[in-house]
Amino acid sequence: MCMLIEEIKGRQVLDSRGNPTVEATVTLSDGTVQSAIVPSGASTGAFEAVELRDNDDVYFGKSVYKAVKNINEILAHHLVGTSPYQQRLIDRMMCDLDGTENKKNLGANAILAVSIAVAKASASSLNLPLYRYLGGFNAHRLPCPMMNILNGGAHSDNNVDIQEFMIMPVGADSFRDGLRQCTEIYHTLKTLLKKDKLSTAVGDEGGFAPNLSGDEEALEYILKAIEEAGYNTENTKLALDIASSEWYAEGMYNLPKRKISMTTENMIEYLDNLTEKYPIISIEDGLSEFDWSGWEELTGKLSHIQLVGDDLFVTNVNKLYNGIKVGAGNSILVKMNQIGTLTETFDAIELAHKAGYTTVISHRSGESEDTTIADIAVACNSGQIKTGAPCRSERTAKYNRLSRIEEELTGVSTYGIE
Ligand SMILES: C=C(OP(=O)(O)O)C(=O)O
Ligand SMILES: [Mg+2]
Repeated sequence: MCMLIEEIKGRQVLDSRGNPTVEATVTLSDGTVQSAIVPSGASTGAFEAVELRDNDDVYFGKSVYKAVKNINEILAHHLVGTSPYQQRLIDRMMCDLDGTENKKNLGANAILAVSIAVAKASASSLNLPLYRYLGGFNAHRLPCPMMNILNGGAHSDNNVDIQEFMIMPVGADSFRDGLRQCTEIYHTLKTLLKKDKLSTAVGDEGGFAPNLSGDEEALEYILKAIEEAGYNTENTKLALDIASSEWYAEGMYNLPKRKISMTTENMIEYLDNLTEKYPIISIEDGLSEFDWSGWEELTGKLSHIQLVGDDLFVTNVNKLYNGIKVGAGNSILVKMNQIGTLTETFDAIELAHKAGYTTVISHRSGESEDTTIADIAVACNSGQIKTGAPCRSERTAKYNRLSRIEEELTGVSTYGIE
């Protein structure tokens, strides 16, 4: 029997911030039904594909009924009756139907929901786990968590400017051990903050968001938590997401909370000093998406650590290609909804790996119960995943999915950064 897409249905659901987002459900001719929910960012890059929202609707966070309508009336109309196994063709058809570079007509949220739901339905109809369908027999590497445990910037209301302070259990032997290590450090950090009468309320990704004197105090707290939890700076390294595009205006970096301004040179020096003083192995968006010459300089100076482009590359092969050409960064953050289809996401990952860039598969600050990124991390043997703290269900859903995948791959899995 020839398998066909029988029905595609879009609907509005809520994300972890309580804002509307898009879900698509795909039904195949054998009765297989699978759904996918797209996430949503807060510190979004200027060049991300367009998340279509209804500006005329008063729903807080703005509704996505137009995107849903585009699924139900346009995408469904063209894709019903086609083979679900032709993922690249389906994704290309959706891009062509949209007809713009940034998917502003149909919405990257509408297109991505369908793209993922088609892949999930295909995997399910073949009785394959999603990572196996996407990655084939060679999918075997469980990612090292890049776990955000302390928040600042646009993700919290405290007075810390850096957006994410993360831990990486690089010395663990397995995903299970790495996750346990991170979780123990997270709970220890909570105890330390409580003891000092600091807030243990959490930000959007589950990291704590206490009021501190600044970035260095945040790093000191984390180092203390690592030690008190029984680990050390050999087996646990630090990673930062500066999210500095948020600070950039007219060639200067203006830190909104501490109210100081820095030039590109000041910023590079600041980051360099932090890496000298602390066991930091990865810095994301250390400079703005508009500061390409600065990125070249930063990469020249700090090439011994991982320099991840999030806003800089927006999971876009053209942007990444430019980065590779001029030597900007050495790693890419991969967020499917920055580009809008599975095919384009995999193209970006493939180009990165070919060029010797590392990849970090990432959630968004507005997430859901959808666990696709866990499967993608394993499918492409990325070795790193950024999916928040272990205390909010939309984040633990991804960790729990990875735990199950590791169990399925007993005896053949590998772990972490090569
Ligand atoms: C996950 C991030 O946040 P957001 O989803 O808000 O862009 C990030 O900046 O890496
Ligand atoms: Mg980022």
